[in-house]
Amino acid sequence: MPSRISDSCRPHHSQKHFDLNSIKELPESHAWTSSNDHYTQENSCNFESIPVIDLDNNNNNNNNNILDHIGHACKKWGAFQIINHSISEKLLQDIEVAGKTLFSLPMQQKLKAARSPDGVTGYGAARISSFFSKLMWSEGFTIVGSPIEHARQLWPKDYNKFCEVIEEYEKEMEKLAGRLMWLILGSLGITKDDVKWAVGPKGETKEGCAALQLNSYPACPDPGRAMGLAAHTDSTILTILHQNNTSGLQVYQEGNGWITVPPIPGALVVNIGDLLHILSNGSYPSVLHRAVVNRTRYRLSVAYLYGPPSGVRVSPLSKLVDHRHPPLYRAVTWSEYLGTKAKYFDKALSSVRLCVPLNGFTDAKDHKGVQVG
Ligand SMILES: C=C1C[C@]23C[C@H]1CC[C@H]2[C@@]12CCC[C@@](C)(C(=O)O1)[C@H]2[C@@H]3C(=O)O
Ligand SMILES: O=C(O)CCC(=O)C(=O)O
Ligand SMILES: [Fe+2]
Repeated sequence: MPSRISDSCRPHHSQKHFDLNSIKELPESHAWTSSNDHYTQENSCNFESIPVIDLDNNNNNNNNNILDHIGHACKKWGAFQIINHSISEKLLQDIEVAGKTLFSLPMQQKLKAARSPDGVTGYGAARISSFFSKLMWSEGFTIVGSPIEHARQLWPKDYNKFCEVIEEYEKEMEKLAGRLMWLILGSLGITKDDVKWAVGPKGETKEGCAALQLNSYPACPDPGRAMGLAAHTDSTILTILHQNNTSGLQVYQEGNGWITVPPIPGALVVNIGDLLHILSNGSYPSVLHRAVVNRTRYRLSVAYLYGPPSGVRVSPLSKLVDHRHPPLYRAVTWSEYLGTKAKYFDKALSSVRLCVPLNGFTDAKDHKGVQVG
């Protein structure tokens, strides 16, 4: 059994590296129309989108109000946007510049930091690519902890600025992710006393494990037939996503289909991941989401994928379990679950499921009609 998040991904299929910026016509390899990929581009743009929540207490009537708001967003959408989150505009700008600088390097330079076949960190296609017969219109770069090793490969003399920005971003996101986790759990009536693994000896939130994923989506000559990042749920507790001011992120909502999450300058998107779905014993669904591309604009996103401390076994919180609500999932560590995701992808949650709930609720991804590719 893998013990760290870096041990938990299986080798993905070898792939030619396309320089998407220079392609003038969509190659067959990237054309997502074939029926075997269950591809759908419909977008219900007339529906309301995910709620925007103000994290500044002074702008809300009282703290409970935030919790109600968050609880409602988690139940209904599995996602929300946040404003007044205390991440400075400067840092958001800096990380965008760092990402753009990285992805605009020549391909042979980026490949020096290529993710190894069984590794987690480095440059390459999204890890879930191996589950699809078509390639995605995106490039990714994954960082876990210090970026210095890969940064040295990319800029042998000049890697300091990149590392400084990444480390600052990771530090600030870690704090924000902890705060969001307690707010979300608070909306379920859970306090620090109920989650021993998340609290240190002085009552402080224990540092979780995390990965930072930079995603680059070049403008695409045929966006209607391409896919930036195929539909998936994140294998996290929660994910904090920064998108530049170009839309592309969509969330799936039962009954309404794919809904665009409009970029709001300075706002961040919060996604509920599979591990929170497990912790909440199925109350809060992990959100199915994807990124589409467009003809004219370059899009960049930065995802902070937040999980529990390494080795911690996550299971439905005992306060949420009783004879009417039996535990729906077995305990898993983050690295074990990442291994499960790498093997079963959209069936990963079901594969750790213990029983079918009494109210007949099923995993979002098991609903008929939801197409994950
Ligand atoms: C900590 C994580 C979470 C990972 C795997 C590992 C590092 C990279 C993450 C992503 C980022 C892009 C979507 C995803 C689906 C993918 O392909 O790579 C994510 C995956 C997951 O959430 O399962
Ligand atoms: O680019 C986006 O908006 C989505 C990125 C994403 O879902 C991820 O990195 O997990
Ligand atoms: Fe995601």
